[in-house]
This record gives sequence, structure tokens and C-alpha cells, in this order.
Amino acid sequence: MIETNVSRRQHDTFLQVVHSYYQLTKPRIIPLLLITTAGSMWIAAQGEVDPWLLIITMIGGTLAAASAQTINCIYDRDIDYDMERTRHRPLPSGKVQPRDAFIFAIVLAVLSFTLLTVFANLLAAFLAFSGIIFYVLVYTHWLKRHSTQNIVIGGAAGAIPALVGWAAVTDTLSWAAWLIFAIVFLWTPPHFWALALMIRDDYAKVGIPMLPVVAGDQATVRQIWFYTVITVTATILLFYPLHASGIVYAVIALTLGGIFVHKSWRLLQNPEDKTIARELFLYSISYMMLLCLGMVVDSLPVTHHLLHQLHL
Ligand code: HEM
Ligand SMILES: CC(C)=CCC/C(C)=C/CC/C(C)=C/COP(=O)(O)OP(=O)(O)O
Repeated sequence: MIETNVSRRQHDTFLQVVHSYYQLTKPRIIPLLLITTAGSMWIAAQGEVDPWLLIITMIGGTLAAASAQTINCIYDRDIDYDMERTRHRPLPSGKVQPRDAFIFAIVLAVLSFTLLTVFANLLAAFLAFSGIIFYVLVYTHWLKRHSTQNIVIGGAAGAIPALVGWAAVTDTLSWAAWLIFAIVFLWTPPHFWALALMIRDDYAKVGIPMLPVVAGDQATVRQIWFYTVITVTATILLFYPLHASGIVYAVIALTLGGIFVHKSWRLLQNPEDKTIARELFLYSISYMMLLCLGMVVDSLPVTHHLLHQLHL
């Protein structure tokens, strides 16, 4: 009886440890990073992605993003402790020691690099690795605590998975790859600043110079509006003049973009309205997810076949 209780407790403790390491990777963000990778892969492969390569790239990308987020958690554990939203993360709450987290991050990075090098190609592996370096050094270390432009420049790290996807398929980077990179890059400010408007006080408390903290709501919504409009404009360039995606993608991009611009316009008219800011933040996630799914659907042979049948 006592033995059963002991082994159950050990089992529970083991699961808690696994859960803590899982939390270190900020797992909720990773699926969207992978969806951008997938969108890019499907366009690069003109609708016919090798399933094996897809799985490898998804795993390699996940490991790289998880490594980057873990190092970010180590670096930011002081401010994470002071903010309500992040206080319960594994490091500030003492569930994982920084040294163990660091070893975990290194293992993840090495696994990602090895997997992508052996089963995809060196370019994809280097790009994923550069994503880790950029997110840790440029965003987390250099910009996050020192510049209101932290997430604009740092946002480039979040756009790298799109390049990884393209590189995994073609072993090179084309204009279309850089355009998908630019779309995610330009989308990041509206995505993040909409959220930052809601949690401004948390960032202010720990002295992080997020735009709403330093410049105020008015200036932030103007910037959000500007980036929303150029993001939507950039999405169209994939259809014309690049012709990397077709009419199905163009219709999806314009429809989703119209809603994005509309929500951003409403926020521009009501800079202090936290409900609209929240709506825009949530929509930004659906927007990117559906846009990338649009890239995939547009590229599929069955879509081309249907369009042909309809004489479009
Ligand atoms: C520098 C760039 C970025 C910053 C500073 C940022 C920041 C944030 C923050 C603070 C949250 C709230 C998460 C939480 O409450 O723990 C969030 C949520 C989220 N972000 Fe971003 N983000 C950035 C870029 C990206 C990128 C590139 C993607 C994917 C393409 C992404 C996808 C998501 C998703 C899916 C969520 C919702 C997670 C949930 O369901 O809670 N973010 N972001
Ligand atoms: C290819 C590759 C490895 C790419 C890595 C890209 C990556 C990890 C992007 C994540 C961007 C992100 C969610 C930042 C959160 O900011 P924060 O850490 O400041 O948020 P917080 O306030 O919640 O801590």
C-alpha cells in the first residue's frame, strides 16, 4: 500500500517536471509559427509537399522555437517574476532551475540543427538556428528592455520560420520566400501592440519600453493602423506581381485583409477601447492562420483542377 502511494507520487512528480519543461517552451505560440512554415512550404513545392520533409521541418522548427523560448525564459526570469501574467512560469515560480533550463535549451537547439541538416538541408538548419540567435540576442537581450521598436525589429525572428519552410523545400530563398517573411514581419506590430495596449501596466511596472508605455495609446494605434495597411498590401504582392499564389489566395487575402483593416480602423477611432484592442489581437491570430491556410489551399493541384473546370 505504502509502496503504491510512493510510486504514484513519483509518477505525479515526473509528470509535473515534464509539464514544467513543456511550459518553458511557450507552447501556445508554436503552432502558428508552424502554420507559417507550412504555408511557405506549400507555395515553394507548388502544392506537392513531400510528407516526410513536412514532418521533419515541423519537428525541426518546433525544437528551434522551443529552444529560443526557453532561453528567453531564462533571460527574462526577473521581469517575469514581477508581472502577474508571467509570474507562474516555471523559472520565476522555482519549478525549474536556470541551469537545467539552459541545458534543455542547448539539447533542443542541437537536435533541431542536426535533424534539419541531416533530413532537410544545411540552409534550413542555419536559418532555424539564426532564428534562435536573433530572438535571444537581438530581441531579448538587446532590444526588449531598451527600445520602443523592440518588437518591430525583433519580430524578424518570428518571421524566420517562413524562410525555414521555403529553404527546406528548395534549398534556396526566392523573392516569394522573402515576401512571406515580410508579411509575418509586418503583421507582428499590430499583433503584439494590440495586446500591449491591454497589458500596458504590467510592462510599465517592470520598465519594459513597449510602445503604449512610452508613446501612449494614440501613437500606438496610429502605428498599428500603418502596419496593418502595409501588411495587407504586402499579402497582395504574392498574387501580383509575383504570381507565386493564384486567384483563390488573392480572394482569401483580400477578404481577411479587409476585416483586419476594418478592425484596425475601429481601434484608430477608439484608441482607449480595450475591447476593440482585444478583438484585434485575437483576430490577428486567426488572420495569420487563415492566410497561410489560403496559401496552402491555393497551391493544391485539386484547386487548380477545379479552377480549370470552371474556366477560371
Ligand atoms: C516579437 C514578436 C512577438 C511578440 C513580442 C509577441 C508577444 C505575444 C504575447 C506577449 C502573447 C501573449 C502570450 C501569453 O499570454 O503568454 C502572444 C500571444 C500569441 N502570439 Fe505572439 N508575439 C510575437 C510574435 C508572434 C509570432 C511571429 C507568432 C506566430 C506567427 C505569434 C503567435 C502568437 C499566438 C498564436 C499567440 C496566442 C497564444 C495563446 O493562445 O495564448 N506571435 N504573443
Ligand atoms: C526559427 C525560430 C527559432 C524562430 C523563433 C521565433 C520565436 C520564438 C518567436 C516568438 C515571438 C514571441 C512569441 C515573442 C514573445 O515575446 P516575449 O518573450 O517578450 O513575451 P512575454 O512578455 O510573454 O515574455
